[in-house]
Amino acid sequence: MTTLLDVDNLWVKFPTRSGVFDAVRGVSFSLGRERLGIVGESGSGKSLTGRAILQLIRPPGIVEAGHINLHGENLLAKSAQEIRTVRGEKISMVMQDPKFSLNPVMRVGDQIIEAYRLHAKASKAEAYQKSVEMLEAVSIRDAERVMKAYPHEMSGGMGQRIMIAMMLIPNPEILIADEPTSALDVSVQGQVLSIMDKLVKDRGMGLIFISHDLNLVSQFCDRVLIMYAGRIVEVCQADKLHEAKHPYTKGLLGSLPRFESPRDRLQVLTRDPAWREAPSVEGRL
Ligand SMILES: Nc1ncnc2c1ncn2[C@@H]1O[C@H](COP(=O)(O)OP(=O)(O)OP(=O)(O)O)[C@@H](O)[C@H]1O
Repeated sequence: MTTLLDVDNLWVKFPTRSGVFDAVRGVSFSLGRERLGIVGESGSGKSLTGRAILQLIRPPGIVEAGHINLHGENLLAKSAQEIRTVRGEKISMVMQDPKFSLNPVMRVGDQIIEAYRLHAKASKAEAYQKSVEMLEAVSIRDAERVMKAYPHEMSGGMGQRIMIAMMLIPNPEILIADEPTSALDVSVQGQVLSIMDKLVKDRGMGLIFISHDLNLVSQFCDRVLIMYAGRIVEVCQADKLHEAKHPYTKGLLGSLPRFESPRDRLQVLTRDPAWREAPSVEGRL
């Protein structure tokens, strides 16, 4: 499989009064034209890993890595201006809650048109037409009405689909989706996932899907990186997640509630201090 992105020995550090806190500690992985899940409990470093790729870590946070190569070009060697272009054209990111990403006082259509015209020279009429097509591509049926609406008039699922539409305007090769469906109810979650799935297949995109939901990731992704305390503890084929070997992954799986075989008590997730110290596992293809 072609490697789109290669992350080598990534660290994210935060200086604090009591010393430097290493939130991500030397992770290495690559991404092809696949759906790569990153799972782990809260605080394991999933989001920071995604944000660091796009240099979205705010100071005083520090990002260090051997390289973060996109098609063999090191993103860490690029200027701020060049990184903005990468963010706009090559790698897009969708966050958990679309409400914080859309401008509340601007009509949805005007925001999409503005995003489109930032990337392509187009008249307003052309940009309008393209924007309607983008909304239709993410299964929004009454696109013309949605173009006139304000973000507060949208449901969560609709807002998330609009965000995905905006992120896809430049036709990125990589989409980083950070808990993109956790604010949505289950049926809308399914719709958003199937849209992303189609995009990966039709456009040959690479998707990094960050989630704390192991069941969802095992069904939706191709490969999974399991993170604990800023490191990768295990890498699995998603459909083989139930055969995971690391006690942390087993513990995460064991602590999930199950409808088909309900238990009186859920397994408590115990953590061995030795796991923190074990070197990060490589998540390369
Ligand atoms: N700006 C910051 N300053 C200091 N520590 C931070 C900062 N941002 C994140 N952290 C810490 O880094 C660790 C990893 O954070 P991260 O957001 O990547 O976790 P996560 O695995 O995505 O968890 P969640 O599922 O809760 O979002 C956490 O312990 C968090 O408290």
